[in-house]
Amino acid sequence: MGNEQSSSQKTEGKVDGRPVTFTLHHDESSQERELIWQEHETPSKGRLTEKDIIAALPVHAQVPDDYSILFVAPNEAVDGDTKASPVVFRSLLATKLPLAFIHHFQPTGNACWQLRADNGKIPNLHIVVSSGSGTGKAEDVWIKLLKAMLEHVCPKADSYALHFTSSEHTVTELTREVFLPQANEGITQAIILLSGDGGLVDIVNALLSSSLRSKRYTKPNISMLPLGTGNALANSTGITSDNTMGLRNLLQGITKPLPVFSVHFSPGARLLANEAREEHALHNLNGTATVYGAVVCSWGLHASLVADSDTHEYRKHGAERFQMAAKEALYPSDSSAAHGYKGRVSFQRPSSKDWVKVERDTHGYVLATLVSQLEKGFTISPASKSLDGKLRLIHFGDLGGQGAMDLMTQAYGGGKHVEDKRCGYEEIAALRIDFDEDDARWRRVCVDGKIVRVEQGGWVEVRSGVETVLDLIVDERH
Ligand SMILES: Nc1ncnc2c1ncn2[C@@H]1O[C@H](COP(=O)(O)OP(=O)(O)OP(=O)(O)O)[C@@H](O)[C@H]1O
Repeated sequence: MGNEQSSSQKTEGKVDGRPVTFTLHHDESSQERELIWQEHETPSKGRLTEKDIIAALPVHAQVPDDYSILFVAPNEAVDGDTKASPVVFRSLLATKLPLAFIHHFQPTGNACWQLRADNGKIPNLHIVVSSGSGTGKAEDVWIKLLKAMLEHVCPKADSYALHFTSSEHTVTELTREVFLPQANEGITQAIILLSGDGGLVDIVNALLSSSLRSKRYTKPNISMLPLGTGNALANSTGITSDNTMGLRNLLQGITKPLPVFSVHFSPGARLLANEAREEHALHNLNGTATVYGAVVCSWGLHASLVADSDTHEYRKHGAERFQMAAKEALYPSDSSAAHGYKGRVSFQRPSSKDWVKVERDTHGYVLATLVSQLEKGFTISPASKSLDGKLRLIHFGDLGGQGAMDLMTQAYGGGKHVEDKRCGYEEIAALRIDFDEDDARWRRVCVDGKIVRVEQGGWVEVRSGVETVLDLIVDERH
């Protein structure tokens, strides 16, 4: 990584043609870099901090000293508009940058921007703008950030397909009609997804629910721009660790297989949609209702608060909605106690077929996950590493509102809840729940934000190790 021992490196160069002195500061403890330049002919100074920088790209082989620095700047037009992109795209032309800066910010050889030409073939590029995700910022982020960057990086690249969602079915239909047939024909596809976890999981389900994957099937690769509410995958893979809304990750990341789990339900289970006003049958895999997930499968407090907060009114509050719904679930406004969820929970440890029973009949929280964070700062599984494919179980009993709140607060404090004696935490291969609840409200299961209601006396089984059907683009230097 170049001359990183030097905490400060100077060069004489130019910014947009004006002579300057560059100074690169590198704080060894925080690993933050900052590029400062002092103009020679005016008193003006410039400054770029690491978190705002997308990449440094060489301009042309014939001008080896020239680099285009791509970065983001705050969007002055936000002014309380929850649909506005928080940042906008900017670039400048820099000549004779400090070498350590170039070494750090120039995408490496196997980074995905170049990977778009996989084995010499130019892949089909698709951009999916999920307008219903999060608080509705995706369209503005497309215009102010991604489109602006594409026009800068490859002005001739008009050969992408642009898709806007118009309903909750758009991504599934697009996958069935375009992504799957093309993948089956062996065509490499790069998909830039402006959505939360839901968009990605819709693609995973549509790909896996087809029995029609051919021998030539070629995994699409997906870059996520985190535009959802929780953005669990983006938070857990470092995509949100800078201010570039996933653009640095897009230019600097490499492909990694996306681990997936399957969730099988007893007959009669229904997917709830449209604020639970609609019910849909699930995909039938050899006679068993099945859903696939890449983030989380839960029952108890987590599933209830995701289900209860998935309304138009709650969604306006962004990620706050989860905490608002948690308060209502733990301290109900009718002064009743937090619910204890009745059922039998068992699990299989990795490389064992024996079912281990959780020794209690009433539960507060039962959650299996492949990721470390369910939303920014909510570290539900601190041992989980980015895309490690390990399913982990977090569970505790009916501790009452205050007990559950204590553990949740510890999860917001870096994941300390797993050290609390009241909380069970371990790697598993499978989880089974047999429900003993009469009221359907307490038989709701969450799979990556989707809610499935299980029939009375029914069960659910979660299994890790499903064949991976797509690659995620991840910058592993995070
Ligand atoms: N134009 C639209 N009209 C109706 N529904 C839409 C539209 N666009 C997207 N959706 C649906 O809205 C949901 C958004 O889910 P997504 O996960 O992307 O965002 P989120 O739920 O806010 O974030 P997260 O899952 O990260 O917490 C998906 O179910 C998607 O199908």
